[in-house]
This record gives sequence, C-alpha cells and structure tokens, in this order.
Amino acid sequence: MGDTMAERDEWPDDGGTDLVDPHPDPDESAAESALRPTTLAEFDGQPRVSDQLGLVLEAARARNAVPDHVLLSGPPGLGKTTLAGIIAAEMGAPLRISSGPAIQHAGDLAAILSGLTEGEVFFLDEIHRMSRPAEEMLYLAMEDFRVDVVVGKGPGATAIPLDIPQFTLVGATTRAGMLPGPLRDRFGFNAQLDFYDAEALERIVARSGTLIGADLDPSGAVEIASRSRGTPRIANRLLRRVRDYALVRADGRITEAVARAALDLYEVDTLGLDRLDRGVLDAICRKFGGGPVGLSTLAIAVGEETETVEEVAEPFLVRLGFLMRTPRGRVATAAGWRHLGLTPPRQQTTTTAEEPDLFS
Ligand SMILES: Nc1ncnc2c1ncn2[C@@H]1O[C@H](COP(=O)(O)OP(=O)(O)OP(=O)(O)O)[C@@H](O)[C@H]1O
Repeated sequence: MGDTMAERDEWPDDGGTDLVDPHPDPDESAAESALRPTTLAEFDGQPRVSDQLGLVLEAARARNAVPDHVLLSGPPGLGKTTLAGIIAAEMGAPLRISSGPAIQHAGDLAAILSGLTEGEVFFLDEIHRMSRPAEEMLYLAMEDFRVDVVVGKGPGATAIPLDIPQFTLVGATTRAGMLPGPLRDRFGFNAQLDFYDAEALERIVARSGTLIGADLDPSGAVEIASRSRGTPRIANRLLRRVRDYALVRADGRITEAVARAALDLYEVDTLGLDRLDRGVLDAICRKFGGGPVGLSTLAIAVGEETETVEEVAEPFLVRLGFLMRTPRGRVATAAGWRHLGLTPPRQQTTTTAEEPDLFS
C-alpha cells in the first residue's frame, strides 16, 4: 500500500512475536479469546471508561434504542476488541468484526453494512486505515443508516439509496489524531484507553491465572504485572510463559521467586524492558557516549532494522523517560544510564527526571 512513516501506526503491527510486543500475535488469538472479560463489571482497570460506557449502554436500554456509535482509542493490547465484545454482550446484540485495511472498496463496506441485523454491533478495528471512498460511505451510514450504492460507471452512473438496519459502530484506533474530523464527530461516545496501573494488572493476572488453571501465588502476580508494561495483553502472555516455566523447572506453583527466575530467563527485566530495548539503550550509552546518535547508526550498532528500533524499542524507552528523540539524534537520559547500572556523564545528571513512572 506504500504507507509512509507518518501514515503508519505509532504502534505498528510487526507480527507480534516478541514477548513484550503489545501487538496481537495471530497464534495467540484462541488463548486471548479465552481470557477476555465478557461483561463491563469484569472489565477491570479502566474505571472512567467503564463508568461512562456503562451509562451510555444503560440509557440506550432504557430508551429501547441502539446505543450511540463508540470510538475507542489507545495503544494496542489495552482492551479495545474486548470492549467491543462487551458492548455487544451487554446489549444482547450480535457482533460483527472487520478492520480498516480489509475494507479497501466502498462496495466491501456496503456489503457488510447491508448484511447487518437490527441493533448489531459492528467493530471496525484500525478505522484510521480505511480507504477514502469507504470512509465517505461510512459517514452516511453512521448518520442516516443509509448507503448510496453506485450502479454503472462514468456519466451514466447512478446512486441508489439503500436503507440499512440501525447498528452501533465501535471504531478502534491507535491514532485518534489521524481520524478526519467529520468521522470523529459522528461518534456519540469517545473513550481513550490508558495504560493500566500495577494493581489493576495484578488483578487481571490473578483472574487470568484462575481461568488457565495456574497455581498462582499473589506475589507471583505482582512480579508478572510489574514487568508487563501497563498492558494486559503482555501480562497474559508473560503469565502463560511463567506458568510453563513453573511446570517444567519448579513444582508448578508461581511464586515471586519462580516468576522472577522465569522472566529473567526470558530476558524481560524488572521494568519490562527486553533484550532489544536494553541493547538500544546500551549502545547509546556505551558506544556513543549517551548520544546524540542518528537512528540508522544506532540500528546498525544493534544489528536491527531502523523500523524495528524506531517503532518497537523506542516508544517504550521514551515512555519510561530513558531516551529522548532530538533533532540531532537519540539521547540517553540520566534515568536510562542508571537503569543499566551506569553512571550518567556529568551534564546528564541534572537534565532528567528521576525514576520513571511506568504506567503513566
Ligand atoms: N480490562 C481487562 N481485563 C482483563 N483482560 C483484559 C482487559 N483488557 C484487555 N484484556 C486482555 O488483553 C488481551 C488483549 O485485549 P484486546 O485484544 O481487547 O486489546 P486491543 O486493544 O483490541 O488490542 P489491538 O488493538 O492490538 O487489537 C485479551 O486477551 C484480553 O482478554
């Protein structure tokens, strides 16, 4: 499709094979589905969104109406797909799932919309990646529950209006800023999902542990949660790996010590940095004196593609306050130096914040 960097996700889908990569991994979809909460009451960790959404759904039920269209935005792995399923379940409605990149022609969208049943929830993932003609068709569908089907070509083409059933669109995007204003305005409710705090992740890990039948000590859940980068998808993935370790290398019980040993083995450190994250930070500090160093030089130094460094490792390092992207190149902060157990150079010690806030 020839996406430019600017058009692509800040959290792009690179296949998601990495343990701490927040993107979905197709091989994990069955395991993920088994752990999805199915009611709003079960959806832990986003109290503001749960409260507001609960009100929207309750009001719709009271009015015996289809709920307003809902826009969910935020980084991958925080529960957008899960929430779409919850909205459908809470409304007792079927759920239809598609994604922006899958809808390249307006006709694809017309086919989906005209096949919906009354009240159906239509989840459209990566809505910012839909084609322009499909997007324009969606405006009309969202507002008037109508699509114009164009028949014929050239000057003789005619648009035949077609009524479609009332439905609720749940749009999901990692880039709310990339949505055109007219599309954003057509959503009645707009929810921004945030990274989860440690306590919420602990509860999620404990719940998932019960569901997968793991023998999980609360201290083990704390250890897993603290290395999960504020992201339930990563927490569940680490839990599965730690469960395996506990079965093979210990007596099956996931204690703090077992979780720690397992995650050390998988090279996920106490803040959730993996080998690539640490490699990038280490190269900036040790090979380039803390920077600034250009992205391509840095990528060569760690033996990775520039895209991988820029899109997979850097966002989390920036979020932790360990790395700065400056016009002159990448710079390690004092906190970054300290995380590696190194002493920051003198001019660095005063320039940066102290310990990072992992979950903000
Ligand atoms: N609040 C939550 N409580 C418990 N589990 C959660 C919660 N949010 C997400 N999860 C779990 O995290 C995993 C990923 O969630 P989900 O697929 O909904 O994320 P997403 O935001 O749609 O990600 P993407 O945008 O990459 O598709 C699922 O297994 C789900 O069960």
